[in-house]
Amino acid sequence: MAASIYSKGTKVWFEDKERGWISGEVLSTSVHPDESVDITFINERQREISLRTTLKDITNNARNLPPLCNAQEYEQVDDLTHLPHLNEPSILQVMLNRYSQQQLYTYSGIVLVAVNPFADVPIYGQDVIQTYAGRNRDELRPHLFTIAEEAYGAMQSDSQNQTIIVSGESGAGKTESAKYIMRYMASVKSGSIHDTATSTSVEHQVLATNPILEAFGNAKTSRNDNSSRFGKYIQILFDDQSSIVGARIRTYLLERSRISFQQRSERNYHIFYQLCEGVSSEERANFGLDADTTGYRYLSSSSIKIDNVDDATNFSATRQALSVVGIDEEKQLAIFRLLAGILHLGNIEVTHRRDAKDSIIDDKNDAALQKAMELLGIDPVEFAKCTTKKLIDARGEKFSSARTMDQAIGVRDGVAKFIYSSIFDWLVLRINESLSADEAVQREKSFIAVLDIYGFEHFQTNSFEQFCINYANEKLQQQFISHVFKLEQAEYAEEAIDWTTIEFSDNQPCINLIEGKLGIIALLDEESRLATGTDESLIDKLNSQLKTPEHKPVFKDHLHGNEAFLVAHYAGDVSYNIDGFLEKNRGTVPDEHKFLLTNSTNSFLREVAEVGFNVGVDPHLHTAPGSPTKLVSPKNHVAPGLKAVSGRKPTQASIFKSSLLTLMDALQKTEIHYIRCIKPNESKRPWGFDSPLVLAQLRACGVLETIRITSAGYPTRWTYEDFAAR
Ligand SMILES: Nc1ncnc2c1ncn2[C@@H]1O[C@H](COP(=O)(O)OP(=O)(O)OP(=O)(O)O)[C@@H](O)[C@H]1O
Repeated sequence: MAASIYSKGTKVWFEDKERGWISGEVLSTSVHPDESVDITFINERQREISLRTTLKDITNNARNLPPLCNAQEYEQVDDLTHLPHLNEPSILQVMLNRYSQQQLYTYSGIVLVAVNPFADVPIYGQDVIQTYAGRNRDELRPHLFTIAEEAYGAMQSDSQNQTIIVSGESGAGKTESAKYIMRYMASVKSGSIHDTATSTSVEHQVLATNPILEAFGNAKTSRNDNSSRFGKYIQILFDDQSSIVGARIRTYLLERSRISFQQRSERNYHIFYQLCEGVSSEERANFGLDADTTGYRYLSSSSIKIDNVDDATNFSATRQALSVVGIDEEKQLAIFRLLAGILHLGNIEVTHRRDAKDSIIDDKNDAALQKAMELLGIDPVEFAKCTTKKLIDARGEKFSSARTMDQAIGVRDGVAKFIYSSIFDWLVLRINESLSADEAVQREKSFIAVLDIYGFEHFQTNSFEQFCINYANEKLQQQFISHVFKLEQAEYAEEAIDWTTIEFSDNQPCINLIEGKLGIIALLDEESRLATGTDESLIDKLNSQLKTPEHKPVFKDHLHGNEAFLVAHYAGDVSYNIDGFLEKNRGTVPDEHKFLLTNSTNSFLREVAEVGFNVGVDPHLHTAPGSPTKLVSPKNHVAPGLKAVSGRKPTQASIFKSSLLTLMDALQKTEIHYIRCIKPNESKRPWGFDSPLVLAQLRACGVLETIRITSAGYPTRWTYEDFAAR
């Protein structure tokens, strides 16, 4: 009986370096009296392969046997879990077949897998939205709108809050998908959305958040011309008639390092280029701005233009969107003034004395210093002094010591990063004030949220940002797997099947390593708070305290000496270069600069700086999504998860950890839908499908793990009808 599984003519799969998998077929099978079995195959490349196995291994579907192909009728199934033989190559084949028929979407049980076409596809218009409205999953082809409709329907029928988690690697299509879902929500009820720039309908305001966040939070990277450099959780608020009444936004970890440095072929945040290209001549003169961005140190990367993107036109769109969410022209000018100030700040020349390492800034003749400080409302002499000299308070006695040139440059850039990220936080706060004002909150009955969060990242060099991103992915993966597992358990329980033997990879050890009491974040924070702390002392600390039997499977340093540490994540091992960890984690400015910013004559800078200094301290900047957001006095409040130690500045990692814990908590209270975006090729080629790349992403985003769990219970899933027919 078992041998018949591999009888002559049976189609199978073989691993292939180039294409991931190729097909093959059984040529002959002979069963021996000792229950050993010899099977000969021929693969697609006409190579014969012989294999000796046993009847027992065949019965147990052992790993050394080539996976079985599915019959032809399954080659384009809508749902991968309907495949009789649930294995990697069959899944990949279905994805490829569907994609080549321009079918971007496929279910994998509860997950919608979305493959980026890198081409315009006419499947998101108003007509398509109306086709999907009110219909359920079985009636139409898989689509983003099926998931949006499921969430909308569930919110209406169960009165429960919903979350759609959109994940995937950079350039996979998360932000585009999130935008289509938001458009769906905005127009499914009204039948249309008003596209006029002046419309102030709530739906229009909600959609206007996209161009704003993209202008200030997106940049061209080597992987994506419009890459979101932050994570976001947007709740669309509905009243008891299921009409939109507002929105609430949470953002996570804006990448700050980009302000002062970009890799070749990458850019700074879009808004800087929009500003330089798009301002009026009067504003240009006021801000001392040059249209030629190559003159700014912070913008002088090699790639200034993005194909098919007009920065000046986008600047008008950004301004309009700001007006739509209630940020008036005066405030807009105040924002642009600070942005121009940042650009001039970057051009301040820091040199050093010929005979010593002490840094110098020419506080009389440096034109960039004068202009930057004029725009920021700070005394240039004071700024130069505080930047080149450090004030030391030793037991009440104050004296100053010179900073080296590199240290002074670090402080200058730190101030620029701080101001920029504070503007970003201020914008989010103001958008929330306007879109989740008291009236909206009073009418709010439930919400549908979209979580557009960075996928797992593993580059040649990985730093603090990748560490935080991968930590977030560990948490989301854990949530996802336990969700899938619970659903499976429920199904088995219903059919009275024993599920206790099903195993799944539990990533709790990795999470403990990162966020545990004496884990990486705790040690990183401890070192960041020491005046003497350096990246070197941090890695020594990690190595001496984390090399314990408990962490051994997930914390590995051996190959990387004192430059990096290695974490075994669920999606693969990642080595993190320690360089810059402490500076990025501290993420604030020296006390002297804090004083200058909070005493600036530019009242808007003071307002923005207050927001920046209170992130992670003011609970209203990090409350649970679901509670109203207000700009209130910070005083003595500490966000959940942050230690209430007076005088301690919350670090970037602890702010991130706290906001992540709050997010996980909020997710738990909602019904969750999953969309996994896949980037099918690295070169953004329309309709290009690189199988090994897709396979790696299906693995990293948990789709294959889910299928493994699913098939551990029922290795094949035939309906009675199909089984009887066969
Ligand atoms: N559904 C789609 N139809 C057509 N093109 C798409 C679609 N989704 C994504 N794209 C293309 O892929 C590009 C990258 O998509 P997107 O910015 O949404 O990726 P992302 O996953 O959000 O990346 P990042 O993490 O870097 O922000 C888009 O600018 C667009 O050109």
